Amino acid sequence: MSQPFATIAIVGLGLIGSSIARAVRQALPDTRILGYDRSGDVCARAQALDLCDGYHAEFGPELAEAQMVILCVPVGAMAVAATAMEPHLSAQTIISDVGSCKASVLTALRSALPQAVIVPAHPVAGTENSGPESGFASLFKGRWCILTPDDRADVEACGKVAAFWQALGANVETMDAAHHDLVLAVTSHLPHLIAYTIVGTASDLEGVTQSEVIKYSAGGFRDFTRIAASDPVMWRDVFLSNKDAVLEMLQRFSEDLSALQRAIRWDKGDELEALFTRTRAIRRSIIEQGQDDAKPDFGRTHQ
Ligand SMILES: NC(=O)c1ccc[n+]([C@@H]2O[C@H](COP(=O)([O-])OP(=O)(O)OC[C@H]3O[C@@H](n4cnc5c(N)ncnc54)[C@H](O)[C@@H]3O)[C@@H](O)[C@H]2O)c1
Ligand SMILES: O=C(O)C(=O)C[C@]1(C(=O)O)C=C[C@@H](O)C=C1
Repeated sequence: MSQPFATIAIVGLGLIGSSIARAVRQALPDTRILGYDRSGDVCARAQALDLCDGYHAEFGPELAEAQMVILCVPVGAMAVAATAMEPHLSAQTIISDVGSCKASVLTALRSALPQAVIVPAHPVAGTENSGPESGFASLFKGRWCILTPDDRADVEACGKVAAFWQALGANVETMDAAHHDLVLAVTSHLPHLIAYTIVGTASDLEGVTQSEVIKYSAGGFRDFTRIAASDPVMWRDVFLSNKDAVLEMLQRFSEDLSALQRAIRWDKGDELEALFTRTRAIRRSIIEQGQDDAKPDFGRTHQ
């Protein structure tokens, strides 16, 4: 595999940044990796794992050696990180990111770096864990990576970023940022909101103890607890950054939930069965397409 970039910089060495570093080491071993994290502790932990070729808690002149910088920080921290690195960037450096929402991040990056070549990306792959220890090299294999360049984006730069993600095993798709945010609001953001809600509701129940919730959390509820363990800062930022699309999807969800409530109240078994039959078919077509990696796997081991 030819390497799209001789040197890259990864800013934020948590789950996604460290997974990129590991995947680059495996798939593009000649690529030099400059690692950045504002936390000295995270830099030290990343160094102990030998993830990068250099570790920095602050940006310096070495950043200009990177042909691509990938911002792997929470979406609410993208502007701060971009502003801090601005004085050290080369004009040719491609700026990319992995943020879970795209429109707000693009606005933040364009305003912090008005002259930069920007190619936003979102690898639709992750787990409920955070930090450099939780990353793994195979995270992106067979998963989608969505690029959301605007009409100012450089075609050659988009091709290089696509080639980079393909080298890490991802399938690349290009989409408008606003459309991305609408799709992900229903496929990723709303499910997280529902999981956070249901686990909170169960733990607040009077007459049911916390230990009973844990002890009898079989099947469905247990699946929700994995998602509800996802990083609080990352998800706070996702909901605040993709507010409009999430509120739109939440409105539709509430209406559908009310319809189900009514069907249960008035014993409309046929309505319940029709919906459940439709949703079962969706799950089965996901499995048929070989995308059944959404299953919870509590003892998951990664390489
Ligand atoms: N976790 C997932 O499942 C997942 C999947 C796809 C995309 N994403 C996106 O990836 C990004 C990172 O998520 P993660 O799960 O790797 O988070 P993480 O918490 O594991 O890592 C984030 C790292 O960024 C560092 N950081 C924060 N602000 C910084 C700054 N201003 N400068 C430098 N470093 C800074 C933190 O110290 C931390 O080490 C987020 O934008 C998220 O939306 C996450
Ligand atoms: O599998 C999980 O734990 C995830 O939440 C991963 C997941 C998703 O919702 O699919 C979460 C946020 C990302 O932006 C991309 C992937």
